[in-house]
Order: sequence, then C-alpha cells, then structure tokens
Amino acid sequence: MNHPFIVALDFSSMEEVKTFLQPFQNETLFVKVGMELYYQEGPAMIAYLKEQGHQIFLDLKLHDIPNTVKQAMKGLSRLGVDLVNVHAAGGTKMMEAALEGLEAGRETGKKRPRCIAVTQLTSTSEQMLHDQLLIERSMEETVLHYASLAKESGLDGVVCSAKEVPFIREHFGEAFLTVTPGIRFATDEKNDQIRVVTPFRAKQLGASAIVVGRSITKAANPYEAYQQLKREWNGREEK
Ligand SMILES: O=C(O)c1cc(=O)[nH]c(=O)n1[C@@H]1O[C@H](COP(=O)(O)O)[C@@H](O)[C@H]1O
Repeated sequence: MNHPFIVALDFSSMEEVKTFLQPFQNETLFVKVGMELYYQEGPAMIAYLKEQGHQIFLDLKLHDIPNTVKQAMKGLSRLGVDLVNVHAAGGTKMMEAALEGLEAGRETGKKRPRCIAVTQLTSTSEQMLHDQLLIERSMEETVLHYASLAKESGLDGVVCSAKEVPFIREHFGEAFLTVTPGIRFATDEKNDQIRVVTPFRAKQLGASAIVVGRSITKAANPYEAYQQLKREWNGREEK
C-alpha cells in the first residue's frame, strides 16, 4: 500500500480527534475511523478528515444478510473513503453484495473504496476458536480459508494478524492486501489483543499495512511514538 501506517482514531468525539491530530499537522496520515468514533460523529467526521487530506479506512466490519450489506455499502461508498471492511464470516454472497454496493455508490469518475475482510479478530486465540467458536482447525488454516473466501468474492484483501501474512502471501500473491492490527512495540501492554506483533516484525513478515491504535494514541508523546513506528518499519527494532 502506498501508505503502510494506519492510525486507529479510537476516540469518541471530534474534539478529541482534533486535539490528537494537532502535532501531526505536517503529516498526511492514513487514519482509521472505527465503530466508537463513527457511531458518535458519523459522516461529518469523515468529511473533516478528508478536508485535512488524510486517507481513510472506515472500519465498521459489516456482517449481515447480503442485501443489507449491499445497501449499507452503497451509502458508505458515497462518503469517498479509501478502504472499508466486512467480516468474511458473512460468506461469499455477502462479500459479493458488499462490492456491488460499493460500486453502485462510488463517486463518478472515482474508483470504489477498496474492501477487505476480517478473517479472525486479532483478539481471538486458537483456544477460543476451538472452545467458543467450535472451529476445529488451526488458526492458520482458518485464516487461510476465510482469506480464500474473500479472494473468491473479488475482495481486495484481508485483515489478519501479521503472524498469518507469509502463508496468505504464498497463496494469494503480493497484490492481495494484508492489513494487520494487533501491533505493539516490544515494551507495550497487549491489552485485549492476543495475536500481537511488533511493527518491525510485521514488516519482516510482509504485511501490506499495519493498524496501530493505543501504542500511539495512549503514548505519552503520540507524535514521537508515530516516528518510532516509522523507524521500526524501516528496519530498526527499539526495545
Ligand atoms: O478491522 C480492524 O481494524 C481490526 C481487526 C482485528 O482483527 N483486530 C483489531 O484490533 N482491529 C482494529 O484495530 C485497532 C487496534 O487497536 P489497538 O489494539 O489499540 O492498536 C482497533 O481499532 C480494532 O478495532
């Protein structure tokens, strides 16, 4: 991806976002707006971030019947964001419907937003897969299978842990996006994440992009944490 660092703006108001972005005035960012922020501030938040020149991943993880997802995606496509996502667990018909909706709502003369599918959340462990979701296969096999459904449906890539990137690359090639959250610096708390990787290691494993929230947003100096992220991605792990 032309911009491999996606900053998760997990805030609940536009004011908090503006305060957070202040030190970044000279940087063009790729930001992620998720459920917390979008459900409070809606399309106005997207319009503001676009005005500031940032690229936007609208992470609402759609998962519903195909028609509902299609109609929802049609509306989201009109916002002119760069990237959206669905849960691969919704199946191929749902993912195809998502693409139809995005195509139907796209701005004239512009490409539709790219669409990726969440394989297994980075907060899910292999134990949870077996005990709670009753999936008997390994995490790797499960992620690969969900990625194959996404590929078959025509999606642009997947959300997975960087741990699973090498074998997704092996099967689906370089052009199929692997967007990887669950990123932590070596000294950070994992919090609720399970399949965690450092920015340095994510690059080594071949991730197309990393999604980073709390390691930046909760850092004592978010601007400096963002610079550290870039340094690690470019080859220097910091302990
Ligand atoms: O789709 C996502 O962005 C996503 C998928 C996933 O499997 N795991 C995951 O953490 N995310 C998102 O990535 C961000 C990670 O935030 P931090 O754990 O604070 O870095 C959050 O906004 C999550 O909603």
